[in-house]
Amino acid sequence: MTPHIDSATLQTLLERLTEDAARCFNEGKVADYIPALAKVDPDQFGIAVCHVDGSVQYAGNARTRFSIQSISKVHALVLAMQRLESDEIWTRVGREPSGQAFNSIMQLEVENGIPRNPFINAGALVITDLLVSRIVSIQNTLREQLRRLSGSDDIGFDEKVARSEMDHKARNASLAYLMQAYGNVHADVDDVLDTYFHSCSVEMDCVELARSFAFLANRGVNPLDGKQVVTTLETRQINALLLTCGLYDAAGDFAWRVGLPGKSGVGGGIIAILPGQMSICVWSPRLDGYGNSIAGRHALEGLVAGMGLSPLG
Ligand SMILES: NC(=O)CC[C@H](N)C(=O)O
Repeated sequence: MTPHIDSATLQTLLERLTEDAARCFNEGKVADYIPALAKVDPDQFGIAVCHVDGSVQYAGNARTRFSIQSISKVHALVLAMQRLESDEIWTRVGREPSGQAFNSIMQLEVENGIPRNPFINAGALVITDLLVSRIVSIQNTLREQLRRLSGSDDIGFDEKVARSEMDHKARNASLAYLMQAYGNVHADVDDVLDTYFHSCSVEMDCVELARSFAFLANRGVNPLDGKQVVTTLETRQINALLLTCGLYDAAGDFAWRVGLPGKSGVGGGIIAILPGQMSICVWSPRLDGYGNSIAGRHALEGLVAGMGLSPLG
């Protein structure tokens, strides 16, 4: 890989991408299947990068908090990998792209209640079940982890979003009950759902999210405090999963266009990792049919092209 882009050039690029993002404001729509999310102003865009030395650069609405939604599935997996033996996790959930929507139920029955990967809803519900069964206060543990990783000690849950998801839980509840029938969810289903919805409801901004993922660009070490979050091997494994499974049934197209490990959420956030260099967070609430931010994906394409840096050559 070529050397690091200098910070003034990068700042100009971030500002140009922010201006360009407004061109996507006539496409797509905010997630409205969770009513509390439908209230967000759709025409916003933020972008932040966190370098492996912990410094950040950002532009646009990068300091506006939003619902991180499925991005929290990565943090949940990290908590599980920190606490459980590898077998305990990977006998319960796979490591293959699903090629199906993030909340699809189809494959689950055909594949005996074992979700394809931890980044689709069914997979995250299994990870949550593992955590609920092992950690007394999983919500506090997740919140503390996010505060430590991002350096912001007021990160918390949006109770309205969590409640709204519980009020519209039918599909996620179906996934959880089906897996319970196959013996792959052990805890009380409502406990699992409540914990999962709270994880999705966490509110963070682009700067905080970029910081919270810097360890994945930095061989598992959080640059803010120098602590090893996961091993170097686990870092590579998580990045591999992000590249193949992080954007659901659009993961292949995202890898083609952007070429970075990434994870999206229906709040409009996408995080991406440039190993050895930086973590990136973009946010813009209008989504495409896969549940991924339209302006966010465009900006990541533009960022990679503008920097001329890619781990894939
Ligand atoms: N892709 C997402 O961000 C989905 C998360 C959302 N809370 C859900 O369960 O449907």
